[in-house]
Amino acid sequence: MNHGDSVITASGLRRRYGPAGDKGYEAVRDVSFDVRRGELFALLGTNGAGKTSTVELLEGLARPTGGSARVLGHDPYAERRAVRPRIGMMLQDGGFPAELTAAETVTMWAGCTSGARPVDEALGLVRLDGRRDVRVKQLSGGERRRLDLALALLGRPEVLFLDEPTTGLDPEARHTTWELVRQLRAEGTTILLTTHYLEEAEALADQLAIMHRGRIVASGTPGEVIGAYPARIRFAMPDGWFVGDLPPLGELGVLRHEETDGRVELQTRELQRTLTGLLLWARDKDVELEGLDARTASLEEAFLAIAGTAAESGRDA
Ligand SMILES: Nc1ncnc2c1ncn2[C@@H]1O[C@H](COP(=O)(O)OP(=O)(O)OP(=O)(O)O)[C@@H](O)[C@H]1O
Repeated sequence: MNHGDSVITASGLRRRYGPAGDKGYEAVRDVSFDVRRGELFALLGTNGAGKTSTVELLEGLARPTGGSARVLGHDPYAERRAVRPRIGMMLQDGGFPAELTAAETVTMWAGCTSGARPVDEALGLVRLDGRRDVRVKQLSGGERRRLDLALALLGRPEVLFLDEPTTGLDPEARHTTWELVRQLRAEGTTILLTTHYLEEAEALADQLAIMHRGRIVASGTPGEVIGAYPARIRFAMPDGWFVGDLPPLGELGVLRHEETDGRVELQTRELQRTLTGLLLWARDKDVELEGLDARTASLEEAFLAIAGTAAESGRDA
């Protein structure tokens, strides 16, 4: 695998709906990122942030109003014929004929796909083999989502676009889908995923970007994005002791502290140093820190902080 090899590139992408000026709306505003071969890139954001609008530009379903998109070295809109056979797309709403069975739907799709997987293999990948003869209209929402994924995988694509692939899936089906996505990535498939499930991005993504009002407001590996936010230590102050009795908090690396009804929360970027100082103090004083809980920030906390900050500063819609 050559990591210098960019398979998907968004450069200053813009997408406007409607006319220029106040009557139109620019849903994608100067979005740039690269996805390298074999990487899984997750695009996150609040509702209406512009994720689907961006992904559709990369899928070649619409022409950008500014900037450029490249997929496998081609313009996905102007050079659709070169790109389409090598990509798989799972849209937010597949819109299948309701009367066909799952197997008939895959068979129909296979007719327009070169080098298609056998129908039962495609259904087996998404664990729908037991539902092959059920009509689409009788499948549950989650089963339809999985049928959609089977169709996206049918042509063994090099690049896979997954727009909210696990929305509506129960926890077991979600984890099964994660395993499948991991397997595809291990086989070298490059994957661009949008999701509202932050634990999904945390579990799967090599790189991610958080969008807000059409712009990328944070990006990096999950660890880098999370690492920009402080870890937290919580505990109850022992009876008869006060925060002022602790060693100077600044010397322990504490950035902020709060105390409510005897429960203390310390924020730090140096979790180990702060925690060690605190535990040494407790041992020295022979006291117990009840309810002690120390954790790094989660992607969810980072996301909420980013979305909150962006909402306050981004009144430019
Ligand atoms: N065809 C359209 N015409 C006008 N505005 C549109 C159109 N499609 C999307 N929009 C607007 O563009 C913005 C971005 O929409 P988009 O669907 O890309 O967001 P998203 O991040 O995928 O949202 P969600 O998480 O809710 O799926 C929204 O404000 C939406 O209302």
